[in-house]
Amino acid sequence: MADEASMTEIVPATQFDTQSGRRAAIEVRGVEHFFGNGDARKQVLFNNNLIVRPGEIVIMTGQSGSGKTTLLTLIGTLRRVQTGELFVLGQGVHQSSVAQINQLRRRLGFIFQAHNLFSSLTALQNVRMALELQPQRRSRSEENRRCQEMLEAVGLGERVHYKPRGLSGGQKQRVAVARGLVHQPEILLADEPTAALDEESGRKVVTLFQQQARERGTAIVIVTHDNRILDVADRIVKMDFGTIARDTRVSEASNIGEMLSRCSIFDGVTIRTMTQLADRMKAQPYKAGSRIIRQGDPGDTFYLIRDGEMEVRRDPGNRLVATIGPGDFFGETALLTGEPRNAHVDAKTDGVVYTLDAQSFREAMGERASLDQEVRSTLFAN
Ligand SMILES: Nc1ncnc2c1ncn2[C@@H]1O[C@H](COP(=O)(O)OP(=O)(O)OP(=O)(O)O)[C@@H](O)[C@H]1O
Repeated sequence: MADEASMTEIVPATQFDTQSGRRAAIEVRGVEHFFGNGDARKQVLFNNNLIVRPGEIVIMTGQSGSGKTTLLTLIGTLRRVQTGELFVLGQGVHQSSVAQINQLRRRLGFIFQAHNLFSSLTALQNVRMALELQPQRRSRSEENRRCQEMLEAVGLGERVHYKPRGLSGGQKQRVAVARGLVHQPEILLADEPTAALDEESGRKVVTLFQQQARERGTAIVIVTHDNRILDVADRIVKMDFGTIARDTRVSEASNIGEMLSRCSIFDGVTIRTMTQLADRMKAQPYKAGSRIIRQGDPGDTFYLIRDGEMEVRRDPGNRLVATIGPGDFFGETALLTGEPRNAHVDAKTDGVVYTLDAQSFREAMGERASLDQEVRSTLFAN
């Protein structure tokens, strides 16, 4: 499980997790998966690592066949873990008995593509199924009230007594959504939950997800190709050929983008390059009192302060030259001139800096220079 030690780890900036000390609802470690036997044995998941915290909404995207559903069903304990470790609500699923897994499964909610509704039951009875599996039951009228409310929340208040054959594809999907949420699961796993829905119904569903995440701390993983719902994601995870190729914390990525766009040194750099820079940046936490750069050392990194205060000092005398804070950057002079660092920078408080390697920094500067040149020659030609 994530612990204090990870606070000092250097991680890709767009994955920086301010809550890394908190427990995880889902933790996937080195998970791989194979289908088939003998010559037909095929590996479909390769070394996957993922942490989802309570209250987080993670959207998983990727090409068809990249392994999203396989990973989702592993997390949902619907497949056995073959290689690696998987912790769900703190329980090591890779080492649990069938009985333990069955108990755990009641605390999860599933919304899968094949709705699996019982054709002989009404919408309300189908939703009730999720409550009937719970160890602690409520009175029948209380349970019915909850099911009714949930069906109303997905816009099916008028259809509670319909059987699946009287419902459209999208309506059946919404029954499945209500059934996945009615028992207030601690984790919700949804595979294309909005695929068959129009804009308005899809929005209703994801709003409900958001409510569940914010109010109850439900950790939600959604596999989807539907880019209309990307705005609800706290994180976007992209799978490529069986591996998590990108894992981006949306608020962090936009925070970096915004900070970079306010750095005068990147004036004239395109948004595209800015996004690439954000991708290449790392986040590094610092303790108060530590020296981040030392005067006289060679410079190989550019720094942008995410939080905390830093003091710039110069020898001789370790003289205080400036105090800098969030949004300020340093380290660029040595990278631009090739000269050693011309000052010390010390952390005055605990904080976090985003760092960028010299090559990426120089590439961005090169773009700025060529843009500047282009502007000049255009002006000249006119
Ligand atoms: N039961 C199975 N037996 C054999 N191969 C399987 C099985 N289920 C999935 N696969 C294969 O595993 C790979 C990953 O499939 P998976 O369904 O996880 O991908 P996906 O990213 O969810 O795709 P999609 O977006 O099309 O749903 C694919 O190559 C698929 O053909």
